[in-house]
Amino acid sequence: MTMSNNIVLGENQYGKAEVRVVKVTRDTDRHHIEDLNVTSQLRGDFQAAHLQGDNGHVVATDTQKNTVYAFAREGIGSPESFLLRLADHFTGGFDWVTGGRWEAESYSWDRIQAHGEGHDHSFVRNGQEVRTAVVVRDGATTHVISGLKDLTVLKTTQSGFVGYPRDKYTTLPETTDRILATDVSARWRYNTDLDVAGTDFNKSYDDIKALLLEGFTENYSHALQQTLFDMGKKVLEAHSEIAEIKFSMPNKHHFLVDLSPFGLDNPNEVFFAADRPYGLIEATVQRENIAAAPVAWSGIAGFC
Ligand SMILES: O=c1[nH]c(=O)c2[nH]c(=O)[nH]c2[nH]1
Repeated sequence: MTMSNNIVLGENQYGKAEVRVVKVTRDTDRHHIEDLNVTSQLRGDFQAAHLQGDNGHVVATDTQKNTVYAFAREGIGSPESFLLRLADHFTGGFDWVTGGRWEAESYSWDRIQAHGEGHDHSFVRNGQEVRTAVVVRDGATTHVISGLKDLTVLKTTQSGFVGYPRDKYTTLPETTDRILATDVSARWRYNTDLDVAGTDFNKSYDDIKALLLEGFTENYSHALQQTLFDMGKKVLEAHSEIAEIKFSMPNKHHFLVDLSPFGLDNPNEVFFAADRPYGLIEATVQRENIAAAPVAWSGIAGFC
């Protein structure tokens, strides 16, 4: 093989990262709040900017940021629908923008309970999990991937780990009753022929989060791997509009403390919660024979 010395521009994208936008809807005294961190990146013909310093095609990152704020004036709705609006705007408005990647984290706020009811305009951050969304447009194809991260769950029994191979480095005792704890990170990809206008992404999100939590509780866990699969299977069984779901889940080990030096027994009651190292269990649960969508997943770190 001969190596060419011709240097050319490879894949590229650019935009504004982490635009923090908070939208308050105040049509009535009972306010609503939406809180997002949005990243917009454009793809297309940006050759001249990179090679000749000609910015004629470069929709400024500052303009992209302003567009996020301007679109928020009309309401956000759901992170996914907001990102899809941005995708339509940039690919529709500029001929040479043939695609891009729009990503958001969304933070949820609960009404503060005051005097027995949810306050009209005072909120407390719900720290349970962060909602995530990604829209990737590539010519005529649009991918939507929704997800969540840092959903911390734990069960105090109905989990064990036995039957693994033992070699000279194996010290872990088998157990049929341990704590199982993890921070769930999951991303689910919608079918590419999704009826976007007819999809209620907020409802879908609430339902999938509930299924993930239910899936965690339901069966005896022989390993976090099995529980992961149970959780993903539940989501795919209930949501035909989803092609696959990827997980990344740390196994947050809880070690039984030896209380015998103090003359005490420890019938699975006192644990040392280690923060590291942790097992890291990752897998995709998918419909059989689906076409892989590497374009959709590229840029999403920390999953396999
Ligand atoms: O659920 C588990 N899966 C593993 O792969 C593993 N490995 C280990 O040491 N403990 C556990 N637990």
